[in-house]
Amino acid sequence: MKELVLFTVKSCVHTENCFVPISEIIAVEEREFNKKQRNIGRWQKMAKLHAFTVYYVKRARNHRWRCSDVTFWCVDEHLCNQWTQALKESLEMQKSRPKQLLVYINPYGGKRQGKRIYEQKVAPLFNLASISTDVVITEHANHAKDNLFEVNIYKYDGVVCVGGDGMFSEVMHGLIGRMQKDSGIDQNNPKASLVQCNIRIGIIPAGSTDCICYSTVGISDPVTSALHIIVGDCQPLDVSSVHHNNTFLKYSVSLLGYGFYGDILKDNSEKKRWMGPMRYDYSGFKTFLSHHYYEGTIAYQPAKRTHGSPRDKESCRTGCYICKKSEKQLAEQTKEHGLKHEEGEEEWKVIKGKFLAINAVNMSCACPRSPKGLSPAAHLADGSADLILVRKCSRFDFLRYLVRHTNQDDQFDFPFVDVYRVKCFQFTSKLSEDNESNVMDIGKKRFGQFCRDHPACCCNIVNSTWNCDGETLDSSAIEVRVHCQLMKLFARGIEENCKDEAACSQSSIEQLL
Ligand SMILES: CCCCCCCCCCCCC/C=C/[C@@H](O)[C@H](COP(=O)(O)O)NC(=O)CCCCCCCCCCCCCCC
Ligand SMILES: Nc1ncnc2c1ncn2[C@@H]1O[C@H](COP(=O)(O)OP(=O)(O)O)[C@@H](O)[C@H]1O
Ligand SMILES: [Ca+2]
Repeated sequence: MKELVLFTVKSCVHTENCFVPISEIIAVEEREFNKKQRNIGRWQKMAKLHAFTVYYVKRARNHRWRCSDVTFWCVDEHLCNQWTQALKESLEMQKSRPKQLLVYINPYGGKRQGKRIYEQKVAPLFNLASISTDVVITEHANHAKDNLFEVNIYKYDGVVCVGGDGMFSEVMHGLIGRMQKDSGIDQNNPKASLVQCNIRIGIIPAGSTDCICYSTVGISDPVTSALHIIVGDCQPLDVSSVHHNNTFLKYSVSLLGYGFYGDILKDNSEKKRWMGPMRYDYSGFKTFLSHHYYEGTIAYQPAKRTHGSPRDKESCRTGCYICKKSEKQLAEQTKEHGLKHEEGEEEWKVIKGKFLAINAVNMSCACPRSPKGLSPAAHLADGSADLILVRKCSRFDFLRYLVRHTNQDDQFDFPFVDVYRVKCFQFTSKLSEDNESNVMDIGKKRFGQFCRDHPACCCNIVNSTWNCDGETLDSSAIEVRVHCQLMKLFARGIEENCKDEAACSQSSIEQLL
């Protein structure tokens, strides 16, 4: 044993420190050496060499994780075996690690690289970590979602989706929907207490926006995400349910946007998919120029039990205490009320107005286009959403607002922007508040027609649509409720940047035995 420790220390001096917590070891492999290696340099006097390689997570720049390795050599076969055995046993004890995964690949997402990314970057790492997989390459939209209602999901430790936010949304709908079906819960009831989904989802980013991956890991990088899956990370996530007239429409985890982001998506028909991720910039530019605003009413219940505010300077990070507090509250609530949801007759606030954008976000929505996101202080798992109201303003002011998503300035510091932390809200457009016959008449007219009284005023006599995690909703009048920590991801939230890599580790290989 001593001998090996000595070698380790030597390697520390000559190469680099190698302190790795067991939780960040990917795999341990015995190594064999051919005759040539045995007879070179200072090893030539030794009769036979035994060695093992430890593959581990190495932190690189900007929250990237990479697979690195270090090989330990020794002459004593028994000692070498003892080490490998001990390390393998320690890995076996990491109970949160997945052993069997169900993988869905969208071959048409983003730049159409999903299959290649999985085969070249992810599958070899899963193999190394001895994770067995069942892989489904989707053939059409909703393939993954429908499949999740058919397969025996309970034999898997997790489901992996290779694609963008739309693909993640599909898998999430499949899993949450399946859980409710198996528990006899009616998703059409907006007040139903939904059953938490404990089968974690892993996202291998291969889409256009990849906001869910970026906001939960800190980077859109397939290798980093694969490593978070392998080490068995777990990040709970709030999910919003969206209903219309007691009919379930969709769940949302990232952006639920009316007006600007709804119109971007509407313009962004499947015909533009050939443009890849660029299609959003093109449609974004067009939508910005059209500058439509929409009239409507929002009623919301403030999130009184959560501890933060959307104007906080601190963001949600790994081990976030605000999300931990919500987790505790949720556990207490479930204990006290069983599965019954505590509705509470809290006050509703009502806001009427003309809006360029209404955005409700369950997370920051950070993505490569906007590294701090739509609401930089939003929390992944606090049981609330941030409701951002951008009122009618000039094109120039709206541009200033947009630009602040890309720099350090506060995007909420404008008189025409309001932000609230909410647990539920309802929206009705002015149009649907008007009488039915009127709505029918207008409905027959072409989308995009301007107000007849003021042709140049940019107010639109038709509704916008809701963009729900990249999917268009059929109804503009909606009822939204945040379900605290309804599902879990293979992630750990964004880690605080730590300059000293060694300081990030909690224990060392040497301390093991
Ligand atoms: C002037 C530059 C302004 C840049 C403002 C960037 C704000 C970006 C915030 C993005 C939030 C994204 C939230 C996530 C949404 C996704 O769920 C969802 C689905 O993703 P998927 O296709 O990967 O499945 N993605 C989307 O709905 C796409 C949102 C796209 C936002 C692009 C916005 C570009 C705006 C460009 C405006 C240009 C004005 C130029 C004026 C001279
Ligand atoms: N094989 C397929 N063919 C066509 N559409 C698919 C397929 N697999 C998944 N989809 C759908 O494609 C949509 C977009 O996928 P996504 O992976 O999010 O890419 P992007 O980020 O480029 O939008 C998803 O809503 C999903 O339902
Ligand atoms: Ca939240």
